[in-house]
Amino acid sequence: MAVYTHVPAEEMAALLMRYGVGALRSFKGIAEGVENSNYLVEAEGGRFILTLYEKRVDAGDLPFFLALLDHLADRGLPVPRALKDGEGVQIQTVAGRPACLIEFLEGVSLSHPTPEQARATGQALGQMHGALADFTPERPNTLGLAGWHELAGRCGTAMDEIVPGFSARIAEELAFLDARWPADLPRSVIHADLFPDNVLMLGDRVTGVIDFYFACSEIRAWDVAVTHSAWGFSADGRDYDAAIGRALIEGYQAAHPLTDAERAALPILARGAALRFTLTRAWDWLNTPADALVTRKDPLAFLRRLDFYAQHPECFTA
Ligand SMILES: Nc1ncnc2c1ncn2[C@@H]1O[C@H](COP(=O)(O)OP(=O)(O)O)[C@@H](O)[C@H]1O
Ligand SMILES: N[C@@H](CCOP(=O)(O)O)C(=O)O
Repeated sequence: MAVYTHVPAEEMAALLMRYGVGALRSFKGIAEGVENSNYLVEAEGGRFILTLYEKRVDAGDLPFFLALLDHLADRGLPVPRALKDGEGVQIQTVAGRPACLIEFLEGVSLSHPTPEQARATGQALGQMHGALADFTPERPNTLGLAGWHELAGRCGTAMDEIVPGFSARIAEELAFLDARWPADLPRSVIHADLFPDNVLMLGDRVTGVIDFYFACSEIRAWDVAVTHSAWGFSADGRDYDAAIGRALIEGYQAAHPLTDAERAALPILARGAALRFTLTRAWDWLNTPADALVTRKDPLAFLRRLDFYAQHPECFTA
């Protein structure tokens, strides 16, 4: 459950008046998600998402995220824009938090995608990268190699309470990646969190790509590696599904071919992707209060992926 901030009905109704979308009919908190508070809002003039930004989203980054959504939507990508109120304002304050009223996109996020659905997602990611070639704003990745070191330091040996040997495995992996992290691959703004829950689909068609709040300037192919790590495994990270992994990369290549250097780097990039989610999940695991209305995500599900990528670099060529 991710509703951290309660919005009183009167405040919601007054907010909608500013947008000229008719009177409020109903609204309810959305259970999915972990970062922000999201409400599904029904007004006379349609259905919307109200997002209140919490935790990791810095309000100063919102103009970047909203410009990114507008850029992609202008180029026909299925991403939701933040609406402008009657005075042209996109970023509001609701219940004391920065907030945006966002277009509702149809579709469902999948728990057990098929290879065809993975192919369509890979293709959507490639189209997105193509559309971002002329997007000039930048945002540093606070969850890149330097950020992993910092986060690992903050987690410290408390990680060993999750599983013995955890902190040593992380230290070993950081040393491995420090020595091999590629320096000269093409860079771009990337989504950086394209998990199945951030892709809305109807059948085999991608109807929405959402949750751009980790988007940043990074090695472009790292986005492919992140998506591979998120889609290619059972939820607990124990089983790799080669058909899904292959379809995802093929779909991406059909829209935006990887260079030889990018392709060769995928095994290392994927280890970095698995490490990134292992660390953020470990931090949340150790620091989420027991009474928080959010389901913690299992760090071991990504530690297992990390071990898989370390043992099977050939999974990107097989
Ligand atoms: N634009 C949208 N259209 C339809 N549903 C959305 C939209 N944005 C968010 N949602 C719904 O809200 C859920 C949580 O949104 P998400 O952005 O992933 O939250 P968080 O940032 O907290 O992870 C999604 O899984 C989806 O069900
Ligand atoms: N995708 C990340 C956590 C971020 O959650 P999201 O709901 O905002 O995608 C993970 O699975 O660790």
